[in-house]
Amino acid sequence: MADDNPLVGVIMGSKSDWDTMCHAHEMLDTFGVAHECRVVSAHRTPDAMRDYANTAADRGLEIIIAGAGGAAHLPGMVAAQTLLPVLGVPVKSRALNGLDSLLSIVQMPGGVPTATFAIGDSGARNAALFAVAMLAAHRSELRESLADFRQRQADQVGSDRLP
Ligand SMILES: Nc1c(C(=O)O)ncn1[C@@H]1O[C@H](COP(=O)(O)O)[C@@H](O)[C@H]1O
Repeated sequence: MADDNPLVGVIMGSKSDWDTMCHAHEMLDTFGVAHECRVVSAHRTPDAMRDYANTAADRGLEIIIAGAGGAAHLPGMVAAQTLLPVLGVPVKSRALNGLDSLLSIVQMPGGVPTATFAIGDSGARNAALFAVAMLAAHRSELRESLADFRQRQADQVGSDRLP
């Protein structure tokens, strides 16, 4: 699952994160943003993670979305090794419902930020939307797509009727 010349890297600590991270992938697809999806783990594949972070910018990536659960060190460790913005998605863990994931990502030491999104599927979707917004700052066609998306969303809310 890789577009030519991806702008966004969607990485996750385990294949088991895909049910959550597929929502970032689908949202990026909706906007036609070229991206790649990979499993990379700070804990289980530290060398591959370092290579990924070190080469990401040279390969043309502009943003990394990193999802992980539990002791979710992946977003922060990637952020420590690249100048690209890293958007962290806390994946819901079985033991602590993702609170562990959230706190692992959000409490970065000063000087090495990761953006942190909500736990689970909506966090993955919003991370992708945030990536689209960042890319749209310099791409007028994406800005128009984002404006259309927001309008459709507003129309939907406006037409919702309570039972
Ligand atoms: N948090 C991390 C990292 C990491 O931060 O590098 N690597 C794997 N994991 C997480 O372990 C959880 C369980 O993984 P398994 O389902 O493979 O046992 C996943 O949510 C994954 O993100």
